[in-house]
Amino acid sequence: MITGLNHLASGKIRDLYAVGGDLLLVASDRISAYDYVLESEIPDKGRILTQLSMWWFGQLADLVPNHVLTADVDEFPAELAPYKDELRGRAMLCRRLAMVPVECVARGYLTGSGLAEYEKNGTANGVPLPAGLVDGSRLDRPIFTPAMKAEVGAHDENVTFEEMAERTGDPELAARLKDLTLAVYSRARDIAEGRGILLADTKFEFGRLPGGTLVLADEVLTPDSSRFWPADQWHPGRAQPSFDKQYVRDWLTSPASGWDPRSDTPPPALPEEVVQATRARYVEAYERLTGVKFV
Ligand SMILES: Nc1ncnc(-c2cnn(Cc3cccc(F)c3)c2)c1Cl
Repeated sequence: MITGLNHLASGKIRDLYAVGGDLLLVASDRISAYDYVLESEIPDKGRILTQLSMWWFGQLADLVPNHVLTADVDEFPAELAPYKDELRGRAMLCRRLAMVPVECVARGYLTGSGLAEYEKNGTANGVPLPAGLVDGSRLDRPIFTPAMKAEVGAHDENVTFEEMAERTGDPELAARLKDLTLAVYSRARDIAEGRGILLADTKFEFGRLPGGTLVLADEVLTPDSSRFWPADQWHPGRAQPSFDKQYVRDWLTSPASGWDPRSDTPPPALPEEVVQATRARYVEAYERLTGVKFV
């Protein structure tokens, strides 16, 4: 948290500030696991994920405009000068949008809440899926599984496309969000698969400019907004290892941590070697996807 800036909102990992008529989206080095924000931070995580978002925005610019004005601290307004070093690489100055109150989720693989509904009803957000799918199954055609944002601390509520159209009161917008979400995700899934990373699913947020133009907002296609799986360890029929969070999960669920995920106690701090190994995974994901060395 940066005192002295006009703080608007905080998520588990990121903070939002008002700067003039624009917004500053700042990514911390915090990491969450088992629905807890851990006390241990991962050095440079916020910078790596911000730079990854910026790279994706560039890869997707022909499909959809985005909300970013700049992520270069030297181009930030003068009032941010005192915070330059703290913000360098981890902040995006963005246009303030009228946000669409829907989490636009695309799934290219079945897992998590999508799998749970499928196992019960053979559907995902009310849409029938082929029979015989298991945890981690690849969906030939990615699916749009929107959710309505939940209160702090609760999980988003999956809704059918029809419910979303009704609750936003704008069926035409709902249809555009579905098409855009699936087109952007499909492009990203193809790019990532070619570089050994499976983007199992992702969550987009959209907003509208004063003129009504629909714009891709928030962060995009990071390991915090998406499930990243290493392609060479993909085995449908079981839980897939997380590209970035598996070391943390394994240590926290090992006897070494002395912690029980079923207890209501917060997880203990991570050993330095788990912190460093996790940092290395963020660096590896960034470098594999962008082809650029993280500095
Ligand atoms: N360009 C925009 N215009 C208007 N609103 C937003 C906006 C609002 N909320 N969020 C999600 C969020 C919540 C907490 C901390 C975060 F860093 C981000 C994004 C954006 Cl990105």
